[in-house]
Amino acid sequence: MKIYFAASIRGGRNDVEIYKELINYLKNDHQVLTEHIGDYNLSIQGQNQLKDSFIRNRDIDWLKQSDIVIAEATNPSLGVGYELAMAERLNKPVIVLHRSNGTQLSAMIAGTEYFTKIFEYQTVEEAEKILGKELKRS
Ligand SMILES: O=c1[nH]c(=O)n([C@H]2C[C@H](O)[C@@H](COP(=O)(O)O)O2)cc1CO
Repeated sequence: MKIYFAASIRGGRNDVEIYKELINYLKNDHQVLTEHIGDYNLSIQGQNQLKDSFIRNRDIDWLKQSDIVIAEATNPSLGVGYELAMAERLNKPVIVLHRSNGTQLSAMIAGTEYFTKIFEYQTVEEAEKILGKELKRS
């Protein structure tokens, strides 16, 4: 499957290690279109060698091509929120992962009926198990 993995960039890179592990896990059986999100060298400035309009249009094209959108939404990010709304508009299947470690998921995501697959997790292993199970189903 083609997966659009969404996670924070300019919203903060504290969880980059988790993004990288999840992307590597997904890559075992699937194609991840947005591998750069797990790149340690990608800073909070994002891909600032590219124009913002290029990034936005490229990502929307990838989102359209994808079979499913998987968002790690613990670290709040405007971009991820936008991508999730776009996934809803395009009727894409969506999985939202959120670590239950203090932050609270935005009501605009948790309170949207379209997002039926929101999972709280604590460890990366737990998140991988959730993804493994869910991706077998879709
Ligand atoms: O450089 C970038 N490259 C890129 O692909 N994005 C996309 C993918 C991410 O899922 C999302 C992150 O948004 P934000 O930067 O607002 O945290 O936006 C965002 C940026 C920078 O905003």
